[in-house]
Amino acid sequence: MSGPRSAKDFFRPLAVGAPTPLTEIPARPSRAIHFFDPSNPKMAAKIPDMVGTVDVLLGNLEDAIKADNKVAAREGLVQIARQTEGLGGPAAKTQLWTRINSLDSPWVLDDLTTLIPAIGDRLDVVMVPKVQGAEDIHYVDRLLAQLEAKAGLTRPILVHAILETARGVANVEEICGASPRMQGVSLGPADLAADRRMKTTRVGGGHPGYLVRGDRDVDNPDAPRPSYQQDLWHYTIARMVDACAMHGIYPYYGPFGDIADVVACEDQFRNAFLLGCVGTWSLHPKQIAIANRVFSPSVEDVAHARRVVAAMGDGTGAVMLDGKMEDDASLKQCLVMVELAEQLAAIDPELKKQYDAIEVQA
Ligand SMILES: CC(C)(COP(=O)(O)OP(=O)(O)OC[C@H]1O[C@@H](n2cnc3c(N)ncnc32)[C@H](O)[C@@H]1OP(=O)(O)O)[C@@H](O)C(=O)NCCC(=O)NCCSC(=O)C[C@](C)(O)C(=O)O
Ligand SMILES: [Mg+2]
Repeated sequence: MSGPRSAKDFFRPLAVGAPTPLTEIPARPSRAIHFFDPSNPKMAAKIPDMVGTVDVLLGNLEDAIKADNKVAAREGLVQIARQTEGLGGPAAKTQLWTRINSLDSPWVLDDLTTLIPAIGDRLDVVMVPKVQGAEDIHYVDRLLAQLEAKAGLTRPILVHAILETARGVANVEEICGASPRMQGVSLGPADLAADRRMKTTRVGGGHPGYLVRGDRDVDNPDAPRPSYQQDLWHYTIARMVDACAMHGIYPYYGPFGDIADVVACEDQFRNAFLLGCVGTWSLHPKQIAIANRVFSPSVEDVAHARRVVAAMGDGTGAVMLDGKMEDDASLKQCLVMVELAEQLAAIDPELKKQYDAIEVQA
């Protein structure tokens, strides 16, 4: 519990008649959060066919939407949410999220006061950019409660913060615990790089200059020396993962701007997956398949995890499998994999077929 509310009030609605906050954030699959510009007719036309092929469709209202198109994007999102079957709401396979404009912009109030009455029953998560501290979440929290009460909504809309300022990173733990609405956090590497005065101009991903070099050979000073590129985002992602895990919410990577470089995109996504993230963003249709592949445990990993679960019986003690020690703690690691596979199999028939075909070896 953090923020100005006392423990006993933390799970009380912030407006009379607003839905009761959830005590646990549902683990809905969200491997790819696919961004689209609702004011772009070509993109909007593609949305109905994308439903069911991607876990989350996000109507973006903030950066990447031209100032002249802010109203058209907001209105376009309302139309899409109303007209698209199977998009958004608790039973939908594809969730509907939006990214509202930043809290210091002239557009954000109209974003919320338009979207919640019009499509609040379909909107699953509101992504808030450039969150600096718990006070930003408290502002959105109260406003959402007032709008939900006025609209007669029965299910609370969840909130997702983007980590894209140095102050936001410094406050990430209090941001994650600022409201029972907090669903998760994503990395915003472009704004964050600018705010920190990092010297990369890329939208996410590595940089060839950020490396570790192999030792100098004193006997052969001119010999070529290997170098290994490092992950510029490792510290921030790891910190975000800890803050989210501590508060029972979900961490996500974010954008990978080099759309043409599908190899490095997959590597960056996989680093985030291995560190604990549950998903990432997709900016272009071709990044969806990459995200779905990376954020679904491999058949080999699930097979191994199930084998450990079977071998561990009541879950205590230690056993040897293929020369490796397995015990209570490694069983927990395997249960993370098995539970994720079950959640994904429930919504992805192709994955279910692959996971069901696994035969657990003794
Ligand atoms: C990169 C762009 C300009 C290339 O767009 P393009 O049209 O040049 O690409 P294309 O390869 O020619 O597109 C092929 C087809 O796919 C369509 N298409 C293309 N993209 C999408 C899409 N997302 N959803 C649905 N459809 C899409 C496109 O309209 C076209 O349709 P067509 O075949 O009928 O001509 C375009 O993909 C795009 O605008 N993507 C979204 C960008 C975005 O949302 N950026 C903001 C998030 S990142 C960010 O904000 C940073 C952060 C976190 O804040 C921080 O780090 O600080
Ligand atoms: Mg940004």
